[in-house]
Amino acid sequence: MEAVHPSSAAPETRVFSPIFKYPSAAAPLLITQGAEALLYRSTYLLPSIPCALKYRPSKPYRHPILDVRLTKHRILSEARVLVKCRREGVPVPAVYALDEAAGWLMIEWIEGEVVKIRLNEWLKSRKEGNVADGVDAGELLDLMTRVGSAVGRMHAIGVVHGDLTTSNLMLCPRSTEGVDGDAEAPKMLDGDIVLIDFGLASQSQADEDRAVDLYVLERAFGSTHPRAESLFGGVLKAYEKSFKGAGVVLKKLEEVRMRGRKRSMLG
Ligand SMILES: Nc1ncnc2c1ncn2[C@@H]1O[C@H](COP(=O)(O)OP(=O)(O)OP(=O)(O)O)[C@@H](O)[C@H]1O
Repeated sequence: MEAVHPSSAAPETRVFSPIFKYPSAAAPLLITQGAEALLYRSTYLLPSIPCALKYRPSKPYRHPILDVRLTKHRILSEARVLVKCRREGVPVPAVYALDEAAGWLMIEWIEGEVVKIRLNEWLKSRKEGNVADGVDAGELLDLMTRVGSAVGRMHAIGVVHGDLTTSNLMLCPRSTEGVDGDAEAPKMLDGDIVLIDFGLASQSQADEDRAVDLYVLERAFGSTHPRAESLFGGVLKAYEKSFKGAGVVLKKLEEVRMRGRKRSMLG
């Protein structure tokens, strides 16, 4: 992949922090460009410490004062939520540095792949119909359980994600250090769940907000992986065990589903 300096990738002239000119910093490499942010891979302080650099360029269609205010707010709010999650043991990337006025946030680089891609690869590698039972279902159910407890841990500390899709869950391979050569090869769905993209996250204890997070995730599983939808119950089962108020949230989820169905019937 070609290395692109952030300032050359966006049609505007924000000044980047000197941290990018530090001799050990690798030139930021553009990984993805979303609607709101550009995601680069770089290094933090030492060449051996990879990091993700999330840059929110200014939007020419927004009023300049409002644009700066909004960008600052998003960066600070994402960083605050990440720090809170990290402090309370919710699996998210660590925050390394930020400059809200310049529009960037630098966080820990998470090795691995997003669940959406990994799950699609896995489903493709299996024949139609195999997923609902047997060993295959076991592997998928195991993944669902890990997803359910990670989401439950996040909700338990009073954070709602706001955009909980399978693209915002990463599967990070577990370290194989200390495992001898004869050990079983890691399975495609193995790994630790790490939650990413807290750009729309907020601090909330409301059952409604939590239920909407679950509903969005359920829809994401259903729309991208119809064969995985039937196993979504595995997510909810693990979620239910993850904190005291989870049962109430699951009740609320039923209401949210009903509303969703009504809305799609009305078009
Ligand atoms: N910490 C990270 N480590 C490795 N890859 C990451 C990391 N954060 C994001 N990515 C990759 O970059 C992609 C986009 O990141 P992210 O979802 O945070 O940005 P976005 O959707 O453009 O932002 P937003 O929705 O806040 O505007 C992810 O799908 C993932 O592939």
